[in-house]
Amino acid sequence: MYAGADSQTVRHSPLVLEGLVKHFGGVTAVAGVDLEVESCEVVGVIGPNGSGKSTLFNLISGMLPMDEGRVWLVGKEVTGRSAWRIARAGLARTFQIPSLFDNISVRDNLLAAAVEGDWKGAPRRAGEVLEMLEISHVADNLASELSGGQQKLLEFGRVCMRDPSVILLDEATAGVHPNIRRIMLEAIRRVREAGATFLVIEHDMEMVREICDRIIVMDAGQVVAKGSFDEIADNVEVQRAYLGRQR
Ligand SMILES: Nc1ncnc2c1ncn2[C@@H]1O[C@H](COP(=O)(O)OP(=O)(O)OP(=O)(O)O)[C@@H](O)[C@H]1O
Repeated sequence: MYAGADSQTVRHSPLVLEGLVKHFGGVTAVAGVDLEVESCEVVGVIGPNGSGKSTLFNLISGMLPMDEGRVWLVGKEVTGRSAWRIARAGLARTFQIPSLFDNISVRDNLLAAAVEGDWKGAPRRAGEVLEMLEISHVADNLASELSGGQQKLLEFGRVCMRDPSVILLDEATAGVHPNIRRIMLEAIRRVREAGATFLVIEHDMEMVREICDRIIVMDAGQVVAKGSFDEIADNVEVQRAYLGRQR
């Protein structure tokens, strides 16, 4: 258990991390990360390759067991819970490579994402999501027929179907066409305005500047800086840890 926290501790922010640690053999991928994300905030996670960003997401979402630390989601402690129970508690995530059902339609991919939620409202919600992501015209195509960028939109759409409180986005716009990027940015803004809180891994600094209220910089598993985009850009430690080695 995280030193100093007792089992009754209550956290009210949508996402609270205390002292997260993960080792892979001799490698410490996440080395004691603390973070509190406020309601409707968009927090960016940046850092060089191998700095622990994906591992951090895997710990938060329950896809990997943590060695130390605690996680609270919308006021409820979810430390040690399985990925599906954490998802049920209100967390959703996307992956660098979208995980879709390739051989069913775009619309059915959305409907399938609502499987544990509001069945009756799902078709209407799917229509709204298709429209928001500007993919209504390909709703009856197989997911495998979409472009890479449209697949990223669809994966975000699947997240939106469940109306989660906290959304983890892993490089949502990496390598996509500028038009897809614009649609994704606008959709993130709308979902946030509707009450969602975001933690986003991003290598695209322009995207970070446009959507993030606050940024944390990771290096060697630790948070080495926190602040606004301008504060981060001016931070010498960050320039040494990240910007100098940006890919
Ligand atoms: N399953 C694993 N087994 C062993 N080592 C791992 C595993 N996953 C990650 N690591 C190591 O943990 C460290 C952090 O990796 P992680 O993928 O979290 O970094 P990252 O910041 O997400 O990198 P990238 O930007 O390249 O995705 C790296 O040294 C990586 O090699």
